[in-house]
Amino acid sequence: MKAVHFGAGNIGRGFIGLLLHEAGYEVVFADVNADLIDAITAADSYDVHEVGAGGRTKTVTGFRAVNSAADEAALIEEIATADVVTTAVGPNVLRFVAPVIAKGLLARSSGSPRLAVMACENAISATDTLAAEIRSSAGDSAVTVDERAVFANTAVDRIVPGQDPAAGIDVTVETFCEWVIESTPFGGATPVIPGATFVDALGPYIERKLFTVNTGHATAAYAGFAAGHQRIAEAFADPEVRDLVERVLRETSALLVAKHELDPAEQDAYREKILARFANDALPDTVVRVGRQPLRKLSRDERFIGPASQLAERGMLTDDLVEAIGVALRFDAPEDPESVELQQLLADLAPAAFVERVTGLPPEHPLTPHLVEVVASR
Ligand SMILES: NC(=O)C1=CN([C@@H]2O[C@H](COP(=O)(O)OP(=O)(O)OC[C@H]3O[C@@H](n4cnc5c(N)ncnc54)[C@H](O)[C@@H]3O)[C@@H](O)[C@H]2O)C=CC1
Ligand SMILES: O=P(O)(O)OC[C@H]1O[C@](O)(CO)[C@@H](O)[C@@H]1O
Repeated sequence: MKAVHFGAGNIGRGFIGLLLHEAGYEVVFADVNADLIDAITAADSYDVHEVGAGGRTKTVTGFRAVNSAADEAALIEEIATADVVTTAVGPNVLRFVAPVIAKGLLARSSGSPRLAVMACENAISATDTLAAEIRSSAGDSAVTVDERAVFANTAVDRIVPGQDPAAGIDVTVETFCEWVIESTPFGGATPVIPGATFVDALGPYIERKLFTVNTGHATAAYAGFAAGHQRIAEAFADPEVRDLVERVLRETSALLVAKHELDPAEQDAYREKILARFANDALPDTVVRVGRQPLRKLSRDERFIGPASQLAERGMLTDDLVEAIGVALRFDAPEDPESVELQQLLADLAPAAFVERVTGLPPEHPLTPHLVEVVASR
């Protein structure tokens, strides 16, 4: 069995590549970073170091690498003969990997089994987004794409911090990981990936994950940044930061319980487990990494505006989420292009125009006046 995985970064090597390897797949990493591809090609194995209680080191072997910017023909051939294609490139990059996946699908022999395509990104329905880009790239052959591929959405959860350059291609990760994949598109013939969980309906899982883990983590990052902390564990040890994170997650939990009819006690336990993960002092994670790309994180369906808008539509409380959004506006990290753009937009636009442009919410939405107020008063 062969898997082609786009994005040989933190999640690629430290999570999805590892689980595919453990499932018995030969993994072909595709990436645009030539130095990384050379390093992977030169290695026979790499280690994934799990840190924190019960952490172990796992070794990945049986992989190859293709430079997707330089060797499209080789990549098309790999996709044409693969069983699985996964991505962990970032939600905004999916449109750039779609054309070569379309070409690989069209190059498959018509008798081949259908290719399982799964985007492993922090975004709702990321595989649907990728599939739409692949169909659009295939043009008149879009029907053939759907005959030859099965598209399944996924939710991925493992904190993988930025890596020490001296570690080569080894990766340090937390012990926890969860890969949830929707099963219905496979019609009963799901790929065999023991480390993944297949579920009929992914909606509750991805919203629970994004609106708990990611909302909480990003709140810790932005509040930590505003308070002058550099590391996430250090920020989370600050009582004021932790208090805001806990308040915000009580609001998102109220939404998740109401919307998905989750058991409140189970959601409380899930939230507590996640708070303990943020406190993991063995993870060398920074507020700048976790806060990266603030414009993506403040967009319409993402971890802040997604839950806050739904709460407001239900007439439920949003005060703590709005406070966290206000704190996010203070994220000013020159090394992050979206942070620079965020600060420029704040300087250039009136509060109402800023809210509409960044969050995508129309003026008449019940959340909008609260956001305009927080932008105006910052
Ligand atoms: N790091 C984490 O803790 C988690 C990250 N995620 C999600 O996983 C995805 C990847 O995140 P990370 O691994 O942290 O990022 P990363 O920056 O470590 O890795 C992304 C990789 O994609 C490569 N890439 C960029 N453009 C490409 C292209 N056109 N074709 C092929 N490769 C390309 C980059 O060179 C890089 O190696 C994101 O969607 C993120 O939200 C999800 C859960 C946890
Ligand atoms: O690109 P993003 O959305 O910041 O992804 C990284 C995030 O994913 C998570 O690791 C959770 O799985 C976050 O806690 C982390 O900050």
